[in-house]
Amino acid sequence: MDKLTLLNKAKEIREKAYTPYSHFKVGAVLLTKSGNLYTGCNIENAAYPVTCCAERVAIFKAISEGETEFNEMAVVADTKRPVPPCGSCRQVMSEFFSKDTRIHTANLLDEVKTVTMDALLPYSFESDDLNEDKE
Ligand SMILES: O=c1ccn([C@H]2C[C@H](O)[C@@H](CO)O2)c(=O)[nH]1
Ligand SMILES: [Zn+2]
Repeated sequence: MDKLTLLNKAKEIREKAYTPYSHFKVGAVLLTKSGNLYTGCNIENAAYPVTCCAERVAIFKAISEGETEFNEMAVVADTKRPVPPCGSCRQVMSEFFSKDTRIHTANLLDEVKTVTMDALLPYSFESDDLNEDKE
C-alpha cells in the first residue's frame, strides 16, 4: 500500500488519542499481509505508566483479532522530526515484525522517515535467546 495512504490514516486516527496528561497525540496504522488495516492511538491514564502507545494499541488490536503477519506500519505525531517509536514499542514490534518490515514515521509537516525493523531495534532480544532447552 502507498505509504502516504497509511500516514494519512494515521493522522486521522491520531485525533482520537486520549491524552489529558501529556496532550501529545500519536496515531498508528498497521497493514496486515492479508490487506487489513488496524489503527491505534495512545491512551493515557491517571496512573501515568499504565499509558499505552499508539503503536502497541494497533499491534494488540490486530493480534487479538487473530492477525499475525504484517507488511508495514505508519506512525504520526506532532514532532520536529518524524516521530521515533519508544523502546517498549520497538520491542513489541520486533516480536511480530520481520527484520525487513518497514515502519514509516512522520510528523505533521509531512516529513517522513522510513526505517526497517532491524534498523529500529538491532541486536534485539528474541524468542531464540530464551534457550528453553538448557537447564
Ligand atoms: O512513539 C510514541 C511515543 C510516545 N507515545 C505516547 C505515549 C504518551 O501517551 C505520550 C507522551 O510520551 O505519547 C506514543 O504513543 N508513541
Ligand atoms: Zn511506545
